[in-house]
Amino acid sequence: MKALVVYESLFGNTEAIARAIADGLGDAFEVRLAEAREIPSADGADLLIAGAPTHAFGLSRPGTRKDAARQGEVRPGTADVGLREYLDVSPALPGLAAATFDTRINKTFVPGSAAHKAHRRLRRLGCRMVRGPESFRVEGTTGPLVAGELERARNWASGIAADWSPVVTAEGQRRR
Ligand SMILES: Cc1cc2nc3c(=O)[nH]c(=O)nc-3n(C[C@H](O)[C@H](O)[C@H](O)COP(=O)(O)O)c2cc1C
Repeated sequence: MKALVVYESLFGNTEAIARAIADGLGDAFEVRLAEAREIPSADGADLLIAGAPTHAFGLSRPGTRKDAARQGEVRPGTADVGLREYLDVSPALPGLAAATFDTRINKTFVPGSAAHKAHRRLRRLGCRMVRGPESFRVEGTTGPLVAGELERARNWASGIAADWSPVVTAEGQRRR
């Protein structure tokens, strides 16, 4: 089984979550971890997991990424292409199992989520969403992650992998 974990991350928090998710998928999957700006192809993948930081209540735009660079040191190469642009150029993905996540500020009453937006976009591309959008929390704009979020991400991914356990048919063949 193959999984593609694609992410965008300005300050590194979403990347850390993406790595924990890749880890949590465990031995069940051969995992490719790639940045959205690489425009990785989902061809041949059985599972797509996409994540991004929440910017201005949704997916980042060139303007919000510029804003991020004014607020702290951003990772190189992140200015032009984020998850929004990746999804803009994605082909249809009929039937592909998928789930989305984001990082966002740890405040109860801040609305909006990049994961929700990405979830809707992937559904429109034909994906079969295997989880609702999931958010992981940061303490402030540049981080750090709230304590325990890496473990929660690993467990979230393990849960997805566990649902995947192949069913053994009477003929002894594995099927989904
Ligand atoms: C321009 C900008 C807009 C943001 N807007 C929101 C927002 O609407 N809601 C929120 O929860 N966090 C918001 N944040 C905080 C980001 O979610 C936070 O920077 C991100 O989770 C860090 O992830 P990263 O290290 O992967 O970039 C914003 C950050 C920036 C730079």
